Amino acid sequence: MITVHHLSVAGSHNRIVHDISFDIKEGEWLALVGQSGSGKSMTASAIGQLLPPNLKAAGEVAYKGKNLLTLSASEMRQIRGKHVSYIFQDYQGSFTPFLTIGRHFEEYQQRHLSLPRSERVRQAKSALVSVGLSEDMYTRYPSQLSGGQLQRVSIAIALLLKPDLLIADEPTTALDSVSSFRVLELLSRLQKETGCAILFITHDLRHVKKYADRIAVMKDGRIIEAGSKHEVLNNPREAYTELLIQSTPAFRSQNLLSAAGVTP
Ligand SMILES: Nc1ncnc2c1ncn2[C@@H]1O[C@H](COP(=O)(O)OP(=O)(O)OP(=O)(O)O)[C@@H](O)[C@H]1O
Repeated sequence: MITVHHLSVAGSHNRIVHDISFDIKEGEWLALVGQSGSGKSMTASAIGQLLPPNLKAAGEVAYKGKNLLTLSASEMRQIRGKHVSYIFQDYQGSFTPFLTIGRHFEEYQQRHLSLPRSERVRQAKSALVSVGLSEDMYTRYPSQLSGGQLQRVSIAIALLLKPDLLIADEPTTALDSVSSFRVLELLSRLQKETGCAILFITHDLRHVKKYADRIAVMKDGRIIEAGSKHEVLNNPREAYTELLIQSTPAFRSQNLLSAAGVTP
């Protein structure tokens, strides 16, 4: 559905992403994992032309016969939000404090849809309900919602137009464990309902194990290993992947148990 081909990201003095290739199939959940600084976020940002201005992407991001990297800013705005959507770790930064939640929906709706106002309000309220929030959040301000609630609103907005791909860049890192669990369960349910693919960027292999279909492992700006979740987690080829697995406490104990012949 989206094919990333020989993607590189560089600044004037440094290369951050080195000639990586991968694809994201329709409706699949692909996890991009790797240590902090390995280039996951810059890869995700490059797909939607959201890189910081001092960085440039080269290569190809093929989607529906187009290379997203070569689209003009206005062409890309039509794709972003409608076909490819983002949610970020910094959900606070995605909201403007003096605009109500309803106004945030409006911005999306006015850019991509031509619906009468009453229909826009109805659609937004029903999206709020679909992520487990009440309709009256529509008139609230971001500061009146908790972190978990705001991230749910981000998801509702990101999925409003039923994109083909949702890029979720560490969406639960800033949330407590109960809110993280709810947000991921919600994403998993909405993925099944809408059929969208998810590019999921995370440090947390426990989440990968539970939700992802495939995994790509990044190290120093390169994808060093990729495969199905079971291949990569059960039989890692690379020592670095093994290290990532061993540094996840829940996995370490499980691996020790299975090494001892104990099946959970
Ligand atoms: N605007 C920028 N200019 C130059 N270098 C940058 C810029 N933004 C990020 N970098 C560098 O690019 C590298 C990759 O960063 P990136 O945010 O993609 O890593 P990451 O794997 O997503 O890490 P994390 O898991 O901590 O978010 C880092 O070394 C970072 O310092």
